[in-house]
Amino acid sequence: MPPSLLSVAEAQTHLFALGAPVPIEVVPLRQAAGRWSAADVVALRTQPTTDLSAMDGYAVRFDDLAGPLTVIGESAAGRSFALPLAAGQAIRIFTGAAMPSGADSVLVQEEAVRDGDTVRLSGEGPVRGGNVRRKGLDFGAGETLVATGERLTPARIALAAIAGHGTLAVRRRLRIAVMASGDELVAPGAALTKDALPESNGVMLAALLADLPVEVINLGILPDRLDAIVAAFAQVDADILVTTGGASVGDHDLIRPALQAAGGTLDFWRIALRPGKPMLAGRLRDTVVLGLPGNPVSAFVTATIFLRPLVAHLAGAADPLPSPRHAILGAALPANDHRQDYLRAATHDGRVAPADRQDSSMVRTLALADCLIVRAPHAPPAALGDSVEVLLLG
Ligand SMILES: Nc1nc2c(c(=O)[nH]1)N[C@H]1C(S)=C(S)[C@@H](COP(=O)(O)OP(=O)(O)OC[C@H]3O[C@@H](n4cnc5c(N)ncnc54)[C@H](O)[C@@H]3O)O[C@H]1N2
Ligand code: MOO
Repeated sequence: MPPSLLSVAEAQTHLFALGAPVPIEVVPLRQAAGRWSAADVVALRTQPTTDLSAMDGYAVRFDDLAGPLTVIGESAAGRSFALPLAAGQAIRIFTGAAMPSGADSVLVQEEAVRDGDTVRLSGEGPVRGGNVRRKGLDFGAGETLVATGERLTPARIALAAIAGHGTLAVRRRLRIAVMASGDELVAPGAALTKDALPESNGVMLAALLADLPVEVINLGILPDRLDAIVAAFAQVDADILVTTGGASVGDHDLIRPALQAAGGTLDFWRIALRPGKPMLAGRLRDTVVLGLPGNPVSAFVTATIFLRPLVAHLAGAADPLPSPRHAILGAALPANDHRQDYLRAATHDGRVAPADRQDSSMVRTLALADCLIVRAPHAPPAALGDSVEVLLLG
């Protein structure tokens, strides 16, 4: 590998070192979804707090099932029956209601015949202890349910609620400024001249960030002029500044010089990666700067493997990197060179095959892909039917 190129893993390590997780705030559960927990979520209660019926029917003593049984009261969810059950007695009970003391099983109503205050078994009946949810079945008070740094998924939000929490400690939302650069670019949908190109990276990045706890600040399109880019950099007030375009070596590639002219520092530039080699990263005051290449697919891939993980890292994720999966190849692959490759691929009949052309300008091929095949530097040829690493695309 040419010595100036960082590996993808090295670049991720450098990037994470550029910023620490943002401050913690305590928010209501409804605002915590999709963030990362900033503290261990410990159960404040036992669930269930007592033995509960899992079915509508009759709470009974298993040894009395032969019956007939006298129904002496009712236990509903939220209105339990206070008295203990004596021999030969049953209690009408509903799903989620507390079991009366003395009862050990629930006879479902479909297997019972009721006649006034008497109930009789008409089917097979429960096993001993059947249809009862034991105290602490789900969790006990004091147990850690979500560890610091885990994502607050919908299920974990529900878990926190049922464990007694109304609020959770999370990292505050990140502010992410996004800026495109290039004289050829015009806003999507705007009138086009002969040399113009619709700007697609800004909306793509906003969509890629939509499920993350961020506020996206759209700085629009900047011309290929150093003074304009430096002036825009001077105004930035964000945790992350993402630029696209102007990252390479051409005369109009101005992001690196602009970063330095604005008083920022460059940490690294160029990665052994395809697509996305010219990506750069640095700092500008309190802002982490990520300069993505302009080619739309290069911007997409670098946003997937650097920007999203950076957001997760600054938002307090314990495990910020995307999780690769394994897939079976539906086509042979040649040996790889020194750059880690991310091939747009689609799944057919359970097998993944890369698109024939991997030009980093081709957005339609990206839209047709459902995963990226990850090829390590110098990977040997792979045969049809081999297992490969993939990143699934949403
Ligand atoms: N002599 C060399 N030339 C290039 C190299 C190199 O190493 N030596 N690297 C190539 C690679 S790899 C990439 S990737 C590109 C990326 O360069 P830039 O980041 O400077 O991107 P631009 O030149 O500004 O644009 C590239 C391409 O993408 C279009 N573009 C830019 N921004 C957007 C946007 N927001 N929405 C849609 N399309 C955009 C732009 O019009 C260009 O066609 O450099 C290679 N060159
Ligand atoms: O790396 Mo560039 O991103 O190959 O097109």
